[in-house]
Amino acid sequence: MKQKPPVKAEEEIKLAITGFGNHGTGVGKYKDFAVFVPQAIPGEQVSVKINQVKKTYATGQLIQVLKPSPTRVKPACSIFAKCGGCQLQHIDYSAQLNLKRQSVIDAFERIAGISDVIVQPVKGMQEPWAYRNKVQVPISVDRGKLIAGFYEAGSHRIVPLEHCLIQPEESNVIFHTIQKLIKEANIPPYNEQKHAGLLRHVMIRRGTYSGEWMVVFVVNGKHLPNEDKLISHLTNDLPQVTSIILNENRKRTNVILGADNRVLYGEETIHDQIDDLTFSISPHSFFQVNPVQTEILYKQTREYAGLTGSEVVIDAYCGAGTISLYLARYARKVYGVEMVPAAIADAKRNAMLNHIDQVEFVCGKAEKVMGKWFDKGVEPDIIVVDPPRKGCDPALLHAASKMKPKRFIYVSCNPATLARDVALLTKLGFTLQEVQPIDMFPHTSHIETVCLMSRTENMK
Ligand SMILES: C[S@@+](CC[C@H](N)C(=O)[O-])C[C@H]1O[C@@H](n2cnc3c(N)ncnc32)[C@H](O)[C@@H]1O
Repeated sequence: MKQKPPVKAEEEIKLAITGFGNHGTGVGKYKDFAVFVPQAIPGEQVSVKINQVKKTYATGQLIQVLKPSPTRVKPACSIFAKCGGCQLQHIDYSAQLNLKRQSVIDAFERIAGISDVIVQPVKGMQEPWAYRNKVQVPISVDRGKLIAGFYEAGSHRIVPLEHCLIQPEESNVIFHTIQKLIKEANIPPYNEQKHAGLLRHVMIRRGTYSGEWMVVFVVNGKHLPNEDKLISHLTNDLPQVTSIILNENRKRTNVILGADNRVLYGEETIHDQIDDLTFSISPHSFFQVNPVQTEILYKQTREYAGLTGSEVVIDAYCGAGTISLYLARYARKVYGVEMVPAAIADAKRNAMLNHIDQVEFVCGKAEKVMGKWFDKGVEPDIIVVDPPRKGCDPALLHAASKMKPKRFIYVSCNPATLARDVALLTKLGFTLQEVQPIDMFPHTSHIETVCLMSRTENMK
């Protein structure tokens, strides 16, 4: 018979924090019952007020740190305790990297039953601030007034954006100027509960190497009021903005961008550079958010691929073709697949921009296209996958195994789905060789991981 949880909501308890949970929370056991506490650190003794009690665990609010961890530091951001954007600013950066590495090791052990894998120390940043090249700011109403900022952790309440430290300073300046202009223009903010009002999000994207900036207004409608006047003020105040887009999103949804874009000013895309390659990026295309670490991530992928120039490579979930083109310079042929049409259009344009012709890009679901490539007799030496957080569809992993590549490289932003997929891949004939975590998202609980798998010898 299952025991009743030993805690109640609102109860205050003392807890020893012994683990690090998925979202960067501290975890302790209270009478053998797991309690998750944001902003508590493994090794600490804390007092906690219980918020929610579920069947198998509870969550609590940190009331007091009774015995602090030596890794505890003062968060640099004044709204860290409220804003849901960062989870780890209270932990010294090198300790963040150790905890993230351990979370990858734990995921392999707990989910895949793999305990003997080599997980390298995390490759972190020298300067772990001001790294994000993209910000998506929700707009809402608070007591009749427009409010813009970031969501509080686990809610859609907005904490006003003042000065975000993981964005470059210029991004903060651009955002505040836009906020002033949209307030002056009396643009009706979106009300999520009522699905009424106009302006839902402002997305700001930076081409780090080109210096170009894109601003996307996401609206529950077709136009902004006095559009021409707003654009004229915006481009006057912010000459670095080279692309202004209106994105129409009339759905009652959490998905930020709607399907349709209209260019209000300048170009449809901005440009950025990785290594010596130039990329054109449109609003709907995925592009890694940390340009410094992207170079490290792609270099690692290339190293694991061990390319000599004669290989055929598949890059599944290829976005704007960045990994495909990065690797194509060292391979005979690269096939890329991606389901967002705008990203594939970017990928094809990027191949031309960089004069790379040994690539073939297909728009479609990777799990379907891989099967078609197998039927057509495509024989990759190397398969690279870089799926979204939910990981790979099993159909893709089965098709990959039938193709018998020598190496399978898994780039992942979610250790849990990575471990789940690696467990299946080991059953399908691959052996996990090495794992390299890379910190693409300092001060948040997220960690990127590159894994090298090779075909298990003597398997049929
Ligand atoms: C993590 S991003 C990786 C993009 C690219 N490799 C890069 O480094 O910029 C994942 C990509 O997978 C795409 N995607 C998601 N599900 C997919 C599917 N079932 N088939 C193909 N692409 C998919 C997304 O649109 C996104 O571009």
